[in-house]
Parts: sequence; C-alpha cells; structure tokens
Amino acid sequence: MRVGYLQFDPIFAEVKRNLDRVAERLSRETCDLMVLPELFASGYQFVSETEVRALAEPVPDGPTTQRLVEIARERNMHLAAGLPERGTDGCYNSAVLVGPQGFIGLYRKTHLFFEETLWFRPGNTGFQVWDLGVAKVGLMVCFDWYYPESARTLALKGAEIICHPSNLVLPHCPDAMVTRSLENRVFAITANRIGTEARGGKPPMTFIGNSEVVTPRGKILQRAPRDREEAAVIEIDPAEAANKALNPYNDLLKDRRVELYNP
Ligand SMILES: NC(=O)CCCC(N)=O
Repeated sequence: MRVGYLQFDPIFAEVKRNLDRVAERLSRETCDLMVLPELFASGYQFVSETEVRALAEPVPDGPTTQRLVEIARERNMHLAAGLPERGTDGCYNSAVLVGPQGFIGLYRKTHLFFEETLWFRPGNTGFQVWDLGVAKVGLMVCFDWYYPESARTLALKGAEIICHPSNLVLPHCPDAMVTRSLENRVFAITANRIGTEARGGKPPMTFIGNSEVVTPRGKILQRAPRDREEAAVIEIDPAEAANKALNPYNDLLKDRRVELYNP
C-alpha cells in the first residue's frame, strides 16, 4: 500500500488558490492514501468569529470536500485533510476522509489548541475508524497527539493507520509520534504545513513542517524538512499493525489493566 503526506504552505483565505495548488501537486502523485494538513485550504490564524464563519464550510457539500472528492476520483486515491466545518450548531476544526467512491467520513478535532478554543466548538464525533479495504484508517488532528487517549482509542477501534492532519507550531510532536506509533503498534502519517502567519497584529505563528510517516515499530520512514513543501509517498504493509504482540508473553492492547487506570 502506498501512503504519503503533502506538506504545504497555504495562503490564508485563498481557498481556491490553495485547492488548485494541491490538485496540481497531487496530479503528479500515485498512491492509495495521501494526508493533507489541518486547515490546509483556509489557513490557521483566524482573527474573528465572522472570519471563521465565512471560511467554514458544510461537510460534505462544501467546495473543499467536493474538490477533494474530485481529486480522489481523478487520482484513484484516498485523501485525509483538515478544514473549518460549519455545522448546524457552530464551527468545528474538522478533517474529512474521501476516496474514489466519494465522501467517507468526518472527524471533528477533539482537543482544541490555543485560540482555536475561541473559534471552534470542541469536537463531538469521537475517534472513528474506517475500513478502506486496503487498510483500516483512523483520523486525529494536530493537538490530539498530546493526549495519548487519542491514538490509543483509534488503535483499540482497529486503526492500522492514523492519519494526522496538523498545523504544528510546538517542536515536540514529530518525535512524540514515534512513541504514539510504538505504544499502539500503528502507522502514523502526520501532514503538517509550513510557513508563518501573523494576522490582526497577533504574534507570528511559524509552522514547523517535519511531516512524517512512522511505522508500528517506531521507525520514521520519511520526515520532511521544516521549511519546504514536499509530497512524499512510501510503500507500507498495513498488516504490520495487526500484530500487537511484543513477544510471546506481552500483547500491547490485550494486557492493558483498565481496572487500574481510573484516577
Ligand atoms: N494546531 C495545533 O493543534 C497545534 C498544537 C500544538 C503543537 N503540537 O504544535
């Protein structure tokens, strides 16, 4: 199975331009599953609720999801990507999974970071896994990595690959995802953005790049640079995520002592 990430530098609010550039870049890639960053077509540093509402879109009928479906159909690939979603009860920092057959699923970011808490409602979908046939895939978004329960829940629900659209600004995640993959014996594909945003007189936010694919044994198969756009496609075997046995005496998930975990 060929999977990868598109590390990308969007221009804030230039949704059509960003989508066109992504479509052009993906027209040169062949893979089964490509992960794009969080808020990849809108940008990140919102300055008002009005701005968020203007850029947020319904899922799956909004333009970004529909364009992703078009690309998935044209390129015969699955895409996981982040976008601002306009729900019936407010806006969410969401991610969608689409494929050649169309829209597959929606995830709303559970753990909001920094000023996201001003603009978005906390996600209410919970962590979900979809069986693509070629692999079982789960979604989490950026700051969800800080909570081990995120990747653990996806692993317990059978995810072989965790798609992790991100807009990372802190330095720790790329190394931390090695542990998330190791402790859950899953593949993780983190797709981060690059660039800097400094809007509305706010302090600049610089995104750290370092998108990566990590194996269930914690091996980094590819990590992007900090400050260059990059599309990478790697051959993996999702079945490596099926066996949770560390040795004949230890099974990572079966051996959990849940009765002792409650604080
Ligand atoms: N957009 C985000 O959720 C950033 C999370 C903090 C970090 N890990 O950079």
